[in-house]
Amino acid sequence: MKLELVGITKKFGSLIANDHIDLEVEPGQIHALLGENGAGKSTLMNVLYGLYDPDEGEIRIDGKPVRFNGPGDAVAAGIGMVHQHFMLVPVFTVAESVALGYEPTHPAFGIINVKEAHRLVEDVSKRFGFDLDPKAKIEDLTVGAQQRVEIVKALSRKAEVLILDEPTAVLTPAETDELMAIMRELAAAGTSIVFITHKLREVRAVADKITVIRRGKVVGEAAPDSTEAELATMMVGRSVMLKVDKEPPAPGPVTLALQNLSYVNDDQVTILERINLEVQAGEILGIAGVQGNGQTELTEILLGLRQPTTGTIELDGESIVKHPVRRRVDEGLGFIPEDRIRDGIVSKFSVAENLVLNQYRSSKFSRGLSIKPKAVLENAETLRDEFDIRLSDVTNPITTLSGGNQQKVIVAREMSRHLKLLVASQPTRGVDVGSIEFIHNRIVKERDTGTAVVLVSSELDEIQALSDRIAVMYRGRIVGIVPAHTPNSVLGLMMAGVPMEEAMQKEAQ
Ligand SMILES: Nc1ncnc2c1ncn2[C@@H]1O[C@H](COP(=O)(O)OP(=O)(O)OP(=O)(O)O)[C@@H](O)[C@H]1O
Repeated sequence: MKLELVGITKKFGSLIANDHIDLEVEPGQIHALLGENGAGKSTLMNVLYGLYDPDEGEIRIDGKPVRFNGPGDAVAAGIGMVHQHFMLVPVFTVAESVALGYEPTHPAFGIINVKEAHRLVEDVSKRFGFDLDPKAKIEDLTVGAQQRVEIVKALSRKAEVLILDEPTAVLTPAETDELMAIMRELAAAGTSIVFITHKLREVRAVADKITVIRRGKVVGEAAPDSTEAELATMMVGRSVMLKVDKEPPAPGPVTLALQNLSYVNDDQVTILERINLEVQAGEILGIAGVQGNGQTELTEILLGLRQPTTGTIELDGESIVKHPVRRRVDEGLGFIPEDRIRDGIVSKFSVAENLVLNQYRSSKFSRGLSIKPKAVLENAETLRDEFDIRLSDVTNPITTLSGGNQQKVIVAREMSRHLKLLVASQPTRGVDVGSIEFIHNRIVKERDTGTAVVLVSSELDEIQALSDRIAVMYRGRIVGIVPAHTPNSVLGLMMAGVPMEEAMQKEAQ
């Protein structure tokens, strides 16, 4: 099916999120939408999926105008969307989830039974190379597999156009490769895909056509064989440094020391095993590893969201293991969480309020029990300008910001005060290339003022670009700590559990 968006305009108050956007998607095409944070990509997709009514413009399918009064209409017209935050029920099986995917309230669908869904999952898995067991429980699946369930759900509703809004943000590199292979298979079978991502190498790897949006307008089309630098320039409107420029570190005394730290979860599974780590003031320690090897729990233990089962945590020589989160924050710990919606923001608060969550009790922002509104507002406006947070008004709810701009709010808040220790987990997730450059430079600057930085990232490029030393985690243990210039191949072997010496020997052969 051929899809056309013609002159789509969508306003939020005085903000024009989409300004007369034209977009054509041919059958079987992988069409990448590229644009900075807040450019209007998600808004456009929400219009296409019937979630927003456009103020102007129309959607055409095979040349005929259509009107969607909600996602049910879009689905009936053959449009499917896989959201970043899946809405699957943990205790259901894969087949049950797919069966549930039908919208029984809509006349276009009957409810299919679980048996049919079971067959469908098997068929789709075989046809497109999905690795999905219809009987598996959702809660036992990796994020990548859960995403495949969402894709099967969309296909089971006969989607001919599939919208993937930043599908790789939550995937491991291996899962990303699998998803890209699946996208190619789907496109070869005639499904069109609208693909949103900030990762330029993915765009280069799969896109047949690339449309670039800036501040709500289409600025042009980029050739699929454009270099990353060319794509970045077109997106941001200036040239972007894709490499981090930094001086060698000047490490000071040990800021963070972990000794024999172990963590056994409620199901008696050992998640962290005898972690010993030291991070000095003025250095960035990167933690590399395939997601799910204990990194998340480690960062949560550092902040105080979880208690270790055994072991000690010292900050500047003082044990903080018994200190609650609030106290650790007051003691100079900054935290950029991997799950920004759950741990990073308070959804019902404004942008300005979210920007002082870690400091609202300080005399700068409050007097006794009352907040100083002017100071909170001024702080927000300063950080907005400094961190280039794109928004219309700092008093608006944080949920009206685009995903990448919400991330920038968290980064700005955590870096707006003097820190002893910064724990940054996936700090540039969902952030555009221009802002990645900025955030990377800020992290280096933070280091250079003497902060100890623990960086967790599933992007090996990011770990290598920023770290002074790299600790590799595998199944809850530190496999080894290596210098930043360690080759990718050695890191890759260590991430698969190969001990450091052995990995280095293999590399030397
Ligand atoms: N419900 C809303 N109310 C007010 N403004 C909104 C709302 N939703 C989006 N916006 C604004 O519309 C603009 C476009 O946002 P959108 O989410 O479409 O950007 P995006 O290109 O998807 O960005 P990102 O790459 O960060 O996800 C932003 O300025 C955003 O703040």
